[in-house]
Amino acid sequence: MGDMTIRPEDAPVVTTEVTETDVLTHTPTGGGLRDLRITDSTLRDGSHAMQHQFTEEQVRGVVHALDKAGVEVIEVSHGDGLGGSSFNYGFSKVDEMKLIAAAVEEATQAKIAILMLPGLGTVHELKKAHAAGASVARIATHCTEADVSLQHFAAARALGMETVGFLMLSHKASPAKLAEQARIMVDAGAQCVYVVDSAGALVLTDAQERIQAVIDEIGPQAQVGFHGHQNLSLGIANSVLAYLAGAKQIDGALCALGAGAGNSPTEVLAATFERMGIRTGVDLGEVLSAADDVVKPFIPRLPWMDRASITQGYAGVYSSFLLHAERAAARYEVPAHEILQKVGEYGYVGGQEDMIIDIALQLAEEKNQLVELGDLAGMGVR
Ligand SMILES: CC[C@H](O)CC(=O)C(=O)O
Ligand SMILES: [Mn+2]
Repeated sequence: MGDMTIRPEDAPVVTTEVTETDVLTHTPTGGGLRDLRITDSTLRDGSHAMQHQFTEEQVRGVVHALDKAGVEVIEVSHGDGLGGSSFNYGFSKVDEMKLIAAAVEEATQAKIAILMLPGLGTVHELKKAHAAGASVARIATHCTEADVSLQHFAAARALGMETVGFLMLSHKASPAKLAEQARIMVDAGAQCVYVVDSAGALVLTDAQERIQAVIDEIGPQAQVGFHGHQNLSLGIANSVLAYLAGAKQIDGALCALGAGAGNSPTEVLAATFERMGIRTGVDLGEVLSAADDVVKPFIPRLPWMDRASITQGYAGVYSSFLLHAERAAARYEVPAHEILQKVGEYGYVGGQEDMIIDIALQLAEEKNQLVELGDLAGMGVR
């Protein structure tokens, strides 16, 4: 973080209110007013499911289709955010700055967003992403650590970027705690704060109460958003409840392409909200084509609710741990769901991916001991 010149005390206290008019006046495809904004994260959260192997051609195809469908914000970054390409998280096939620049070039109306986790991504990378044309900075912290994001919000605002805060693993904090953390982000410069259900563990009223508490704290000064995962199949239902509670920004990913059992599918969000008479500005036919014709053909494995990802929702485990656990499971011959259950018991959070190997080794050791005991019992030794 050598070039960071903006200190926490420099972070602006934002007083600009985001009004109902701000939300309702942007009309991406000239299709009229809208009630909420959908941000598509196929090219960022979906990077986890793609093992960070997106090609430039895939990025261009997805951006072209989403842009045509009227999706207003498209997130492009390594799955773990700017700077995520590393041994711990997995190396990207193509440099994310190149992918961001390609996305910017392809979009005619959509804004390109980036995600960054302070510490993993630095202000240096934020500036590079901005120079490549990204205009929305989504800054993510663990749900109780908003204070690590102050200088990043200040830097993003100084660059003239739109800012969004991401409170990850939100099920681990009470509604009151989340509201307190959202306040920290807004005072630092966030124009919207998301309740992020990283583990897909929030069950209906859990999501609604958290959204409500955050709105009570920061509305109308800033907007509130919701980012869901499908581990318990509740991404869409939680998104609808979040909207009904007052959320104005909702995340999705085409074909649910995202970590764990995936994100709330963008095309299902569009269909559900349209059926409810809630205006998203998204053309349903176009977004359905984007999912079916553009994304589905290149997905190596559709995200799904299987034993391992359901365990993530049930035990409250970070969705992006799924493929790490599956790899460790194959290597040490132990079940992925058992690894994930232990991760939940130990309460590991993002950044502790390396502990997955420890757990796999521990389970393998326990298994070997049981086999040895079984062998001894078979020989009549007790
Ligand atoms: C590692 C970042 C993470 O994938 C952000 C996110 O989408 C989440 O917490 O759900
Ligand atoms: Mn996510």
